[in-house]
Amino acid sequence: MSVTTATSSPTRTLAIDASGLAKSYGDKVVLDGVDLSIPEGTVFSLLGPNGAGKTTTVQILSTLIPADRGTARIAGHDLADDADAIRDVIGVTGQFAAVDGLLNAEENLRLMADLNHLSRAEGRRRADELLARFDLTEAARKPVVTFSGGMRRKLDLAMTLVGNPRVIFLDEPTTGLDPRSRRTMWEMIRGLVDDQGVTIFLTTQYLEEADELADSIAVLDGGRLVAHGTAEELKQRIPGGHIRLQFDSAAQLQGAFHLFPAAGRDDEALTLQIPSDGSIATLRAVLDVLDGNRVQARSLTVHTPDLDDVFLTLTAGAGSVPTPDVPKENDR
Ligand SMILES: Nc1ncnc2c1ncn2[C@@H]1O[C@H](COP(=O)(O)OP(=O)(O)OP(=O)(O)O)[C@@H](O)[C@H]1O
Repeated sequence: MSVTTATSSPTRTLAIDASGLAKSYGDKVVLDGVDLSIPEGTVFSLLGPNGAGKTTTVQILSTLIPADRGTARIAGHDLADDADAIRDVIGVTGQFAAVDGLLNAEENLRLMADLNHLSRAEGRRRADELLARFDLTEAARKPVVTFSGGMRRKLDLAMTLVGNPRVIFLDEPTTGLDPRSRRTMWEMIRGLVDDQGVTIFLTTQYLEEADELADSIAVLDGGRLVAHGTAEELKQRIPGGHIRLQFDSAAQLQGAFHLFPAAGRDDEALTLQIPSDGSIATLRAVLDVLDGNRVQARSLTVHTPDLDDVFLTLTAGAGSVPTPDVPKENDR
């Protein structure tokens, strides 16, 4: 399966354009033909269970390890021919922290500025600017060993930004952070994309994170991409969505139940749950049936499955994608 993200358009430049990436370790096939097309200035999230090959994909695209097969261009540079140019325009942060615990935050940033060949003055200016942006100015002179997990992650991201990367790989950037620190990181990541047009390639085990941040999501399982789309599109692809009708009386509920025999009913709550893909066409069909039979409902709510449902469904089997369970014409 190839991925062209939902926000892409034919004229939009691709930050990452990969085709047929494959990687094995001995007999173990880790990636088995992965295609990616990620437009500039978007957040792309790669999801997958443990061992699916997410980190391997990041390592290949960020030039750390070679692919066995396949091609890729990052910010227009060819992965096979121009790895140095790619390293100049990317940043990688995440599971391993580049931060030196014995230095303070400011020293870490200055060191990174040196590695990026910035002048002393420019390095100092960049370090100050990043400390301020990441709310670390007060802590700038404290040794990093005294930092909380959230502060370390912020510094790690700040260090990645010293070199002004256009494409940033974030490998599980918020693993282990408390909910508040995670939200702060999300705001920072989103800010990079919205304010500076940076492209983010994000791997995460937190589906909520992909839901919150990603313009498009792909699910990797068994070395292949088994689904892609926006969070909403993925949620609509799996069963579990339903339309919930609330009634004022048992008589109304009974009347409606005759019209939707496939629905689940709750006599106590006076509700019906009709399986649905959440589309407007399905919603309209349900309302038409109610109107046509003069059955009144007090309220209607549409429930789509969350990303957890999607993830579990898509990665449970051999990558098959079930078709949604929508009411058919003859359900009417
Ligand atoms: N250097 C290596 N030698 C042998 N096997 C490896 C090596 N690197 C990765 N693997 C294997 O490749 C598979 C994919 O690993 P990878 O780290 O890419 O998965 P992942 O999706 O990032 O998993 P996680 O969510 O647990 O980080 C795993 O089975 C792993 O054991």
